[in-house]
Amino acid sequence: MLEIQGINAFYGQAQVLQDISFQVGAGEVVALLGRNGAGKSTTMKTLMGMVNSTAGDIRFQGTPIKALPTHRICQMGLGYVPEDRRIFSDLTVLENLEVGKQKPRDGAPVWEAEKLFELFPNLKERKNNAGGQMSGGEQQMLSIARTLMGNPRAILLDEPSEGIAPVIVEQMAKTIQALKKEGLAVLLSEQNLHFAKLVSDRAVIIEKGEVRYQGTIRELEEKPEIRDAYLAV
Ligand SMILES: Nc1ncnc2c1ncn2[C@@H]1O[C@H](COP(=O)(O)OP(=O)(O)OP(=O)(O)O)[C@@H](O)[C@H]1O
Repeated sequence: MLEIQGINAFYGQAQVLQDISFQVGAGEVVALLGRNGAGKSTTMKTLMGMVNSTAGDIRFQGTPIKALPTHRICQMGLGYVPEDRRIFSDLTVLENLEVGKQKPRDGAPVWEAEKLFELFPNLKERKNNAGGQMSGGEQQMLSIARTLMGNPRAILLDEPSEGIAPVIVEQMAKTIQALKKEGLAVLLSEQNLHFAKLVSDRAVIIEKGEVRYQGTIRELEEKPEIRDAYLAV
C-alpha cells in the first residue's frame, strides 16, 4: 500500500532523514518508533509532501507520490493526523467532521458521522459541543474521526497516545484495531513501546534520522537491548 525507498530530508542545511526505507501493507499497523527528535514527524511530513525528499521514492498503491503536492496526496486517500491535532475549536464536533468529508473511494471503507460515533462514543455525546471545549484525548479522537471522513485507504497517526488519559488510550487502541479490521494501512509514531505493542504488527525504529531496526513487535519484545538503545523507557 505504502512503499518508502531511500528517502531523505533537510531543514535548511541540516539533514534530518537519511536513506529511510520501509513498507506498510493493507490491513497492517506499523509503528514508527524512536525518541524525541529521532525524525518520526519529519518522516510523516515527507510522506505527505510537506517536506521535500531529494532522494528515493515514495509509492502509494504503486503510484509515485513524492513529487505531488499535499492536497493531491490527501485526495488519493492517504490520511494524516498531525501531532498537534489542528481541530477547529470554534466549530462543533459535527462541523469539524463535515470539514473532513471527501467522496467515497473504491476499495476503502466509507465513513459517515453515525458510523464514526460507533467507534467514538464520546464524540456522539458531545456532537454539538465546540471542539475547543473537549479534552485533549477527545480532540485527538476528533482529529482522527475528521481524517476518516475523507475515506482514506491508509492513515498516518503522529503520536496518537501522547498526553491523553489512560482510559482514552485504551479506546484509541480499540479504534486502531477497528481500522485495521476495515483493511486500512496504519502508520503510527510513538516514543515508547507500550502503546505500540497493543496495536502494531511491525515496528520500524529510527534514531538520528536513520532506520536502526525493523521487525515484528513480537521480535522486538524479545530484544530488550534494542528497546533500551533506541526507545524512551
Ligand atoms: N521545522 C523545523 N526546522 C528545523 N529543524 C526541525 C524542524 N522540525 C524538526 N526539526 C528537527 O528535525 C529533527 C527531527 O524532528 P522530528 O520532529 O521529525 O522528530 P520526532 O521523532 O517526530 O520527535 P518528536 O517526538 O519531538 O515529534 C529534530 O532534530 C528536530 O529538532
